[in-house]
Amino acid sequence: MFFASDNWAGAADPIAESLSRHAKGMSPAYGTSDLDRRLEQRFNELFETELEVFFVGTGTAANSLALSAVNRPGGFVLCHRDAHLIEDECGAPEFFTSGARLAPITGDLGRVCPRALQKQLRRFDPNFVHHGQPMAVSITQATEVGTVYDVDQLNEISGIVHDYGLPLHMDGARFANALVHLDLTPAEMTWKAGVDVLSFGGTKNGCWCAEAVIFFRPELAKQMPFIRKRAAQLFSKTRFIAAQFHAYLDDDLWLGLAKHANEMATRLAEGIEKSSTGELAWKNQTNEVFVILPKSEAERLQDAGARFYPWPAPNDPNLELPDGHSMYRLVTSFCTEPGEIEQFLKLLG
Ligand SMILES: Cc1ncc(COP(=O)(O)O)c(C=O)c1O
Ligand SMILES: C[C@H](O)[C@H](N)C(=O)O
Repeated sequence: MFFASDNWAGAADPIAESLSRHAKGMSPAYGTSDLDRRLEQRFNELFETELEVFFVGTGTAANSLALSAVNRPGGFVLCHRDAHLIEDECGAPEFFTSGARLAPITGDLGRVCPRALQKQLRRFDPNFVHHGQPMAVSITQATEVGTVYDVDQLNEISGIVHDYGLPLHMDGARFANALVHLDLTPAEMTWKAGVDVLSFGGTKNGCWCAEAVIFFRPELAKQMPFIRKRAAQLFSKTRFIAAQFHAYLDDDLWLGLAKHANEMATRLAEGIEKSSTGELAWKNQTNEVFVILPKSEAERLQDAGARFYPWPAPNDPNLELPDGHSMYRLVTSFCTEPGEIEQFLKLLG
């Protein structure tokens, strides 16, 4: 019963097989192999547009280097107050941008509130040098609390961002989970909705270690080859990231893996709703389920072998935690088995 994180899941079989298949023989290094070239073309086709794509090893690297590419002196990135950028990247975005700051924006259930974003942007006076200047807005899709922005919400945010002449970055560590939930095409959920730079994640959805930074405005990518190399994220054997993504995208494997993860989460959430012990903090939209449990119950489940962690309850005014209760995040993945869900729900009672 492993629900701690989809980062715990291994690699899907076709991806592991592709890795070992491409391990043989010699091949040009540092992203110059035929396999790399073919994959770059594959991403252009997948997103139905001319783009620049750079492979890196972690989601934190993808986010930090994407923001470095659009950085400005004294720059601010505006992002949700619970964004992974702020909460879980250990200062990497600030470090790799040589000191850009992260301006937290409120918003319910992990989504940036457009009004709050506009209010914060209005604070920046281009003639008042002391504050610095905004350099990007970053949103997470699916968000850190498993919710998603629909197309209207994406367009509303990107409209505000572009009114200020800024690029919109999307942290897509769980891009596939959001895409299948919304049943959109990759283009509809990104550049057609105003996204300029995307961290496209594969690691949490069946890849071993595969992330891509995608620029839908190629002019923003001019410095990226040097930014990536300076950050020690240019793998000599980039073909191994390419090999993973080839299998990942082949026959829409990536969509099937994400669909399974989301379906398992929905099955878990429906069981929790019927239980007498747990209460859903909010309905899951992707592969992350947030549940309010008595702490004693959580300990009993963990003692019985269920792996999951407490999750800091967002400062959501509508969310009251009863005494002795806490909020927990349960994450499913491409390899979550239905039996695990049944076992957990039986234990929950
Ligand atoms: C929303 C989100 N963004 C970015 C990351 C960073 O990925 P990594 O841990 O590979 O650096 C994570 C990690 O799981 C994440 O949950
Ligand atoms: C929280 C941790 O940093 C990781 N991003 C995860 O989602 O498990």
